[in-house]
Amino acid sequence: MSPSLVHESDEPLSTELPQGARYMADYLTVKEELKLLSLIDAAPWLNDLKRRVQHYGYRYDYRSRNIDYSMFLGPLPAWAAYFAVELCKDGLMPTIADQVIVNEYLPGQGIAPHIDCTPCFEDAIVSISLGSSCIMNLINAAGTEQIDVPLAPRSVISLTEDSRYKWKHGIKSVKSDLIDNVRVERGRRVSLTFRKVKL
Ligand SMILES: O=C(O)CCC(=O)C(=O)O
Ligand SMILES: [Fe+2]
Repeated sequence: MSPSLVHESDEPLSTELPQGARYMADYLTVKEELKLLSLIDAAPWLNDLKRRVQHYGYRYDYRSRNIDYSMFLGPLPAWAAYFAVELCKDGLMPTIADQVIVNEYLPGQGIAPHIDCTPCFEDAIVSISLGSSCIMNLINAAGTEQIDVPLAPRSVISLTEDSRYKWKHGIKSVKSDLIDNVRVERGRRVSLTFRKVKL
């Protein structure tokens, strides 16, 4: 990963995001995206969910929704440690992340709407997209409002404050998305979600 990479500027979205959410297109270069995918695919995947995942820094238990020192796996791998610092420098995370979950979504796979565990993780939840695009659905607590955010490959979305605590986020288990009135087939998407553990 080149330390000299230049992050692109924010690209305007057609939808207004909830308070505390920020989206940036072209956060990664194509070269970085491919390098990350090859490093990730060289590492072992966990198969305990409907989709494949990799946990770094701390293991996260989806059932107990709990994290403690016993779940420490070791320091982040170099690629994750590098981006944890970059996200902080770029103002997308207030502190350097110490936990990263890699999610793989094949066409038809998604993640149910949820709020990331509040006792486990600090405020900012930051997700980088590799591979395919998808639509992320942001749904307010009352369930009365939904904002659909197209996540492009190489983009980053940061959820803080209201968007992290008062809105759920999820990805529908579908094989295509309607993006700007165009039906876009999903390919394989790999996301990197950076968090700071609360201990
Ligand atoms: O795939 C994503 O971008 C989001 C993943 C997510 O919400 C999570 O792992 O909690
Ligand atoms: Fe999440």
